[in-house]
Amino acid sequence: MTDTSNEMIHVENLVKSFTLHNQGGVTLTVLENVSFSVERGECIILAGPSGSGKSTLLRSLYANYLPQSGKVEVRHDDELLDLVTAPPHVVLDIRARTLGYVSQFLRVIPRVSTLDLVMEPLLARGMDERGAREKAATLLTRLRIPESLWSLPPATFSGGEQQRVNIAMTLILDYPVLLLDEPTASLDAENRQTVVDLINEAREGGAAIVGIFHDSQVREAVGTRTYTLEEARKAA
Ligand SMILES: Nc1ncnc2c1ncn2[C@@H]1O[C@H](COP(=O)(O)OP(=O)(O)OP(=O)(O)O)[C@@H](O)[C@H]1O
Repeated sequence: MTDTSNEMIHVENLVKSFTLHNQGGVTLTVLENVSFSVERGECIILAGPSGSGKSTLLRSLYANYLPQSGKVEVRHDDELLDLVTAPPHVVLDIRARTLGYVSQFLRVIPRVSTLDLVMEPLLARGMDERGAREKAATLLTRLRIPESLWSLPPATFSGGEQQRVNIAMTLILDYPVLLLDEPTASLDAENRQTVVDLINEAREGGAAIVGIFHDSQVREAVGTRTYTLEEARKAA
């Protein structure tokens, strides 16, 4: 039976700790019993003091970190799949088709041009070259990346330009679930507003979004709900 629920992310009793091997094997529990759900059309702001585990939680939602216990379920092909227990090929398929992640810093293949980087996800989904080029050009223009830079790899770009290329590489696809780690941190007011608009358009289009935003104006402009992480750090 197909589940028609709007729940896109279901996190249950998540526990994540780090063992510090160079500190005598001390174990630091950063996330404890974290539980929440995100529905289509919601943008959840992760809040909490510095060090409370916001980035750790976001990385766990992308399966970059393996939690000690708990569930991180994501709706993929209309079925909630648990990223904690999913085999690697399933995690990669969920990332390719369902789960978009904008990290704080751009990580790209060297020597590939900016336009090719932004077109690539569309080509991988079978879009024709011309359509992909047009769509990538439209998004890069909207994000104010000058056309003179499109043929260059972004390695030498400014911090704000790299951040905008990073955003374009993810928002070029309509991911059903988006994870955003401070996507506006290096941006000026005008570009920040453009990114706010893009996030709101994705949400209005039905995406379920979880994000960390240190700028309170951005939080107010994109957030529909806040999930606050308590300081759960315990050393054992
Ligand atoms: N890879 C790691 N190895 C060991 N400890 C880690 C690791 N990643 C995070 N931590 C620990 O987890 C704590 C929470 O870090 P995290 O980056 O998730 O916090 P945050 O809430 O995102 O902080 P900020 O708002 O300052 O970015 C850190 O203080 C750190 O001690």
